[in-house]
Order: sequence, then structure tokens, then C-alpha cells
Amino acid sequence: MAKLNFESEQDFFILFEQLKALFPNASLFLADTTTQAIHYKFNTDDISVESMAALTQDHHNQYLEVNTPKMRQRFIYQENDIYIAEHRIIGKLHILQPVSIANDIADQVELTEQLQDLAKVFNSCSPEMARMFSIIQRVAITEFPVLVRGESGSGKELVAQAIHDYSQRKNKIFVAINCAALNSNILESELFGHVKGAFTGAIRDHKGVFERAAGGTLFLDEIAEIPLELQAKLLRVLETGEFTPVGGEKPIQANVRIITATHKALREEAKAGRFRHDLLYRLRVIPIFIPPLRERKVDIPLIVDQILKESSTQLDTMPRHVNQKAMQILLNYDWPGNVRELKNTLLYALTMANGKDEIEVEDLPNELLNAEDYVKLPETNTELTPENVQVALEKYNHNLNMVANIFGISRTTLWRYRQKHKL
Ligand SMILES: Nc1ncnc2c1ncn2[C@@H]1O[C@H](COP(=O)(O)OP(=O)(O)OP(=O)(O)O)[C@@H](O)[C@H]1O
Repeated sequence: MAKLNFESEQDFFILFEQLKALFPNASLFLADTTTQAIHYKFNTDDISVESMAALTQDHHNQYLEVNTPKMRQRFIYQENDIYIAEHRIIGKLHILQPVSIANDIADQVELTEQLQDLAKVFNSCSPEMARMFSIIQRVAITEFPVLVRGESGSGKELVAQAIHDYSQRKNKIFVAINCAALNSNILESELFGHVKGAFTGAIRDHKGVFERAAGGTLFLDEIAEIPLELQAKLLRVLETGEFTPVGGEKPIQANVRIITATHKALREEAKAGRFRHDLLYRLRVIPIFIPPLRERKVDIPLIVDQILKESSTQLDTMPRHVNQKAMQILLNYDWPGNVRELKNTLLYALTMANGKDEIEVEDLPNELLNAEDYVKLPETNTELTPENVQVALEKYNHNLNMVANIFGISRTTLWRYRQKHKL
């Protein structure tokens, strides 16, 4: 988990408030590593000091069971190293998300090793993703066609690879092809292969992905982009279990597990006549939806940590951490390009911050700093009343900079005001 450095206790408080808004059902607390004192806490009434102490031992970003006379509860557990320079506090911020809060998830999610592994692969602690992992786990062992839907860069290929890795075909090949990247003729050859002389330039036999992936998994990305005439051919393969290379005569037995993906709503595409209904029903036996990154912002620190770890092995001089202010911007941003955009942003920031200890705000690309969400401040000088402050806190997701601006006061004044009125 990312180590977070704060200049002042108040800066830590800002992040703590944001986390409270992001994890309203979770228990959060900051435990001092030296004294074991608990500095900040939220929703911790049911957790005893003993179980808190137990938690500080060796659990890292995984599921955790707390069994005490007072409570019996499963959590998705996450910890962050914290350093607050002002009072030299070194501690760990613990986040425990009760799994049974979302009853449907608790029913579905069996806390098996596999699910924990998936949470690691996807650097995730969010309940939205836990639901998806449970589907991946159950569907992997079947041979059903899976249709993965998610915005661009949200990890569709990663999901397809995970399904393959947990399937009985895991020791065989995984072949991915992007249907949007190729024109119709080339795509047909790439899918089904061609024989020598099938068309001008076909100087030798060429094996398509259906043949190359034999025994394994075939991932067809951007399936909505496949032209209608090829959709008919693909449907035939699914119906007959056979395909014929372009220009060939002898059909070949297909032995692949098919996973498809798209960022489009295929039903809408089918309604608009751009995608065959019969093919849709064949491919969409099990639909899997990947939540966009902006709907699971709690995963951002974990993904950041993973990307920084991967990159630090490339160059020793690269920072290993993101400072608190920069992390706040990463948490505020909406990530239209999802994890891919986050990855590119960090690679940019790592380059800009090369030689420094940590990534700072100035190392982030302009799009993030100029993002409307962050700089667009609402009208100032609203009357300062506890009710108005409460409304503003909720409206602006506990972004204290934003709320302080609305009332034309400093963050420190806002902090004192909230303490005084218990907001
Ligand atoms: N949860 C995650 N943790 C770490 N890296 C991730 C995660 N999800 C995706 N990535 C990385 O983000 C990048 C984009 O992921 P991927 O190619 O799977 O997305 P996609 O949805 O298939 O994209 P496209 O819509 O362009 O096909 C890859 O480099 C992938 O490794």
C-alpha cells in the first residue's frame, strides 16, 4: 500500500475526511506504530482494542475475519503507512470494509484464496470489484462464452486473462485480437486463416487465431466493431464448432473458449441493426461488467502503489511514493480513460519527479490540475452556519478546500468550526 506523507496533522485530517466519505460503512483508524495509540477513528465502536492490535500484525490488503465475543465479522482489509511530519507521527491507517454490509455480496462472495488472488491481481478492495471477482471465479471453470463490458482502459483484457488463468485451459495458450484494429478482409484472415493463393498476396498458408488458440482461450476485443458479414461467419463457427480458412475447402474443428469484450452496449447495437441478435445471445451467455475507475476510487491508492512498485524496478532514482496533495488530486479526478489513463499519468509523473523522494502536485500532467472538478470553485461567501456547512460537505464529497472556499474561510478555520459544531 502507498506510503503517505503529510506535512501537518490537518492535512492528514483532510484525507481522513475524504476516506470517510468514500467508505461510509467502513471502520477507519490511525494507529501509532510506536505507542499503539489510536489517533483518529471512525465507525470503530464495535472493534475492541485487542482486535485492533491484532490487525496491526501481518494482514496486508486482503480479507480478514474478526472473531471476538463482541463481534464476528468479515472485512476487506487495507492498511496504509502514514507519516505526519508536524508531530513526527508514524502510523498505519487501517480500513476495514465489512463484507456483509452489502448482503448480496456477502451471499455471493466466498472468501477463498482465489478471490484474494483476484483482488491482488486487480489491486482492488472495492465491493463493486469483489462482485465481479466472484463471477470470474464461477465462470472460469465453465466453458460458457463470456462478454466483458467496460469503458476503455478499464481492464477488459485483464479480466479475460484472469478467466483463462483460473480455467482448466490455463496451461494452454491465451490469444487476444483487437477486432477494431483490422479491416474486414484482414480480420477474416486473422480469425480463420487463409490458404496459399486465396487472394493476391497470399503467398503461403496462414493460420488464424481460431487455429492458433486451439486448446486455449480466444479473446476477441472490440467485438462490436466486427463487420456484419464476418458476424455471420463467426455465428456459424459458434453453431457448428467448425471454421474454414479463407480459400480453403476443409473445415477445421474449433477448440477454443471464446471471451469477447466491448465498451459499447451490444443490445443497443443490435437494436440499431449493427450487431446480429443471434450472435449477441450466443456471445453474451455470461455478461461481466467492469465498474469504471471513478466508481471505485478506493482502489486508486492500491493501483498507484502497484504501478510505482513496477516502475521502481526500472530505475532506482524514481520516487516510490505520491505525496498527500498529489494523491488528493488523483482521488478527485474522474479518470475517463480509467486505469490506462492512471497508468500513463503516473509514468508521466514518475518521469517529471525523477530523482525526488515522492511525486508532488507539480509533477502531475496539466489535464489533472485543470480538471473542472478540481479548480472550479463554487460561489464564495455563503453564510457560515452549521446547516450550510453540512450541506456543502455532502455536496462536495468532503473536499475541504472546496468547502472552505465556499464560505470564504481558510481550511484551518473550517476545521475548527467543524470540531466546534461536531460536523
Ligand atoms: N486493476 C488494475 N490494476 C493494475 N493495472 C490495471 C488494472 N486494470 C487495468 N490495468 C492496466 O491498464 C491498462 C489497460 O487495461 P486493459 O488493456 O485490460 O483495458 P481494456 O479495457 O481492455 O482497454 P481497451 O478498452 O483499450 O481495450 C493495461 O496496461 C492493464 O495492465
